[in-house]
Amino acid sequence: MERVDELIIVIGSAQESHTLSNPFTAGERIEMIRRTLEGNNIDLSTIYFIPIPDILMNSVWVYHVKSFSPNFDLIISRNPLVLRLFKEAKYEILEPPPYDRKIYNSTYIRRLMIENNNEWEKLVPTEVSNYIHEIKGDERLRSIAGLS
Ligand SMILES: Nc1ncnc2c1ncn2[C@@H]1O[C@H](COP(=O)(O)OP(=O)(O)OP(=O)(O)O)[C@@H](O)[C@H]1O
Ligand SMILES: NC(=O)c1ccc[n+]([C@@H]2O[C@H](COP(=O)(O)O)[C@@H](O)[C@H]2O)c1
Repeated sequence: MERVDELIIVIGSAQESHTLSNPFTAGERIEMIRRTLEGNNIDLSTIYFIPIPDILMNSVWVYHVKSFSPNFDLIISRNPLVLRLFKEAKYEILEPPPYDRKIYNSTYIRRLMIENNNEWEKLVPTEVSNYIHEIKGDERLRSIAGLS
């Protein structure tokens, strides 16, 4: 928000939920991010959330994103495929540095949840752990994994 006037947060793979890699619906993911921003007193009036389902053709994904989103001129991401596709489409890119990626890593956090190890709670914002408990998201993940 220090660098941009308005921020569009794209919720990717929006069609997915209740899977091991994407246990939460796009709406639940929006709720997590909104609550975290609100909890950190970040003004939400210039932040938009756009859920975007995946498509089978990477070569036209940038156009797909554009068709769901208000206009934008800077891409902020660390996902290699996202960076590649937007670079090819000549967009300006901002790649934030990794922050202790060994533990702040979704695959690791989901594994802790599946193992019923409460250490995951320390790796997400308090607003997110509270919300996941509220919707029994950790139980959902264990049941998808066939463990409860
Ligand atoms: N600690 C971090 N520092 C910087 N960027 C991060 C960090 N954690 C995640 N990211 C970036 O945020 C995005 C989401 O990462 P995240 O680990 O949540 O899920 P993911 O890339 O879908 O991986 P996974 O396959 O583990 O779910 C990625 O583009 C990633 O590079
Ligand atoms: N062909 C496609 O649908 C396509 C291409 C590139 C990225 N994506 C999506 O962009 C998102 C990138 O997410 P992360 O930044 O969390 O890694 C993912 O949801 C991914 O599925 C989709």
